[in-house]
Amino acid sequence: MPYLRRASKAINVANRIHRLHSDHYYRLGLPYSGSNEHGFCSNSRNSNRKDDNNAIDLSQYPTDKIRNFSIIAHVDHGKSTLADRLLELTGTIKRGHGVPQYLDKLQVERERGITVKAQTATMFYNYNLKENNTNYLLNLIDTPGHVDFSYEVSRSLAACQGALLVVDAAQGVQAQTVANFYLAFESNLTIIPVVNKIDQPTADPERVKTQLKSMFDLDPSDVLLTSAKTGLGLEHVLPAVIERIPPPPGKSDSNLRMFLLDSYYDEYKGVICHVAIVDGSLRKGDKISSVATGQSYEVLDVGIMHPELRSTGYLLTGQVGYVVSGMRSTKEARVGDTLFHTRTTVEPLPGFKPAKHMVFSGLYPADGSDFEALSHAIERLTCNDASVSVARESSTALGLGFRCGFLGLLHMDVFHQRLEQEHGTHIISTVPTVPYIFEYSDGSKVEVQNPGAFTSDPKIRVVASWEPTVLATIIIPSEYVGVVINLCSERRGEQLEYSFIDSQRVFMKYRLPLREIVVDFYNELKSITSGYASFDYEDSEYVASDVVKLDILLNGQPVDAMATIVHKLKAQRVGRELVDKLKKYIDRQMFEITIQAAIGSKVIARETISAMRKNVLAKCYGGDVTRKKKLLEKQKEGKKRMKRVGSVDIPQEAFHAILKVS
Ligand SMILES: Nc1nc2c(ncn2[C@@H]2O[C@H](COP(=O)(O)OP(=O)(O)OP(=O)(O)O)[C@@H](O)[C@H]2O)c(=O)[nH]1
Repeated sequence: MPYLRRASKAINVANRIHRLHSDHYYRLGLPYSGSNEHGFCSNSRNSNRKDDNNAIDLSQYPTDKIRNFSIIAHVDHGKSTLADRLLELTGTIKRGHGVPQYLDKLQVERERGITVKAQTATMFYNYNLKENNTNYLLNLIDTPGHVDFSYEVSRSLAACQGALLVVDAAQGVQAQTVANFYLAFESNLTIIPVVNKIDQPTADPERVKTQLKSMFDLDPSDVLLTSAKTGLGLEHVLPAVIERIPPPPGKSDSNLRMFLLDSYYDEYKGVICHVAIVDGSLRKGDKISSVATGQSYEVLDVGIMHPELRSTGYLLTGQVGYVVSGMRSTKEARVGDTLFHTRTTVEPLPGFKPAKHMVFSGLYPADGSDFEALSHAIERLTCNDASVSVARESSTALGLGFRCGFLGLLHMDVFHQRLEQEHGTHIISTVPTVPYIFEYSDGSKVEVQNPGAFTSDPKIRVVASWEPTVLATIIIPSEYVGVVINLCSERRGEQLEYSFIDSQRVFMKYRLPLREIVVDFYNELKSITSGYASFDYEDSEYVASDVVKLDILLNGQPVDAMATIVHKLKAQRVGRELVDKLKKYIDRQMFEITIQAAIGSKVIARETISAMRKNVLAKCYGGDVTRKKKLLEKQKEGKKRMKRVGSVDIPQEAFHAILKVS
């Protein structure tokens, strides 16, 4: 039984939920006074909605009046839309504020329609519990759905006692639903299942309830049915949060222990840290120290995200908010760190598992002279995305740059986009690679994150090599089983599990080499299943593998930034593809150019580009000097973006084009 292990875990979680809440759940009537035109209830007694001019009095929220919860789900199942509705329902943002997915603040999130950063918002909510009108402080954390950002999810969960597990009523349980359920479950959170998008014509909430029961043993009667779009069923969400999720467990009379959840850089305030007060309390002017760095700071500002920064002057046990303390760089704001009052002694909090970097790639300034600007931009951006690893490196083709480790290809793409959009830098990135382990004939064993670092000493041979693998979860409609099995075996996958979730959907578990999934696997999976497949993975062990370094040579000279490491069986095909792509992107120059792919001294693919002079003025008849000048200027600008290897100019696009060769 493939789900046996999961099911027994799930039974425990269900029992825990039941034990905690059986005495409360559904005993209460609806606390709302009526429905608005959108169909969801407005709470006229929500009197604690804060007027912008009023100071917020956090002292009326001891821990039993606080609930910290996350919204987790598969991509696009409606987390951010649900978060919007809850912010509106509590008066935290205005209804019809005109900014859908309010908490997706980054330009890259808005353009791609995905969440990449977890965002916290504090809401105030008046609830009639046991005939008792009580004000509650609720901290909501909206999390990303894509597998590359599950590190964000696990960090967010550290500040929560519960999670809304949102599932699309038509699509049902998907791969990241499974992954996120286990993240929440392993963090001992109370899970509230929410079947969302019930307004869709193809919605089948009963089928989804059955899936939740069979996969996670979540009781169908615990499932909330909502439409974040129309507002249907939303009136049950916050009451369930209050009733079922326990308050934060911290001690208000203990020394301050504060968890550093996240940070970002603000031009005016410096580093802003998002924190959870685990024990004790924090006030403006307090002196605090970091367990990780030993450095001390004075608290210059402290407050909540409501949903924008709102200074309160203090934070109390169980509350989540922000702190400005004069930290200047990422090196000081270490995510997962414990902060405490200087001159007190505390037991450090357990911290986070370090992020596991799956993909490495070199980042170089498109114009070599911009190295300092790129260095500055990376430093600022890693302050907001601590999961990227950065080390200096240099390339003969590209000059000085950085080798960066990412959690996946989308993460890498998003990082590039943010560097350009938020910091105005233009970059060239090298072919992404995964970390291999090589044993050489001189007895040394090294992890190679950069094909350029592969030994070039002809006296030293590789005697063994290992590559990283992942355990992949794939959920698909049963009619696509054949094509997906073909794809996985073509990608050197090994099937570990195969079972039916219900009569129409199949769950498969594969061990796949990481190299095979980082480049374009997900796109191909989506395309062969007409978009119906969902996919998630977790890192697994290294396995012995016959891999080789594939060099690209231009006029006989290796381009270190284009080298890659591939499985021997695939070397021929990858070599051919790289050579063909480069031929397309490298312009003819005044001499012939040979492009070769080679393993050691053996050339496995070759193309030539014949000589030609490119005359940008060719079509410029007549004597319009300004137009000629403009064209020549443009050509000069284009040349800046070129990289020269030996005598060959390589346009930036050529580097981009070969990123996606698998
Ligand atoms: N019909 C319908 N559409 C919905 C509902 N909730 C959300 N959507 C739509 O579904 C799409 C995805 O919604 P998001 O809220 O961005 O989903 P998400 O889970 O936050 O997505 P990621 O952050 O990328 O993981 C958007 O086009 C929403 O308008 C709903 O209840 N009904």
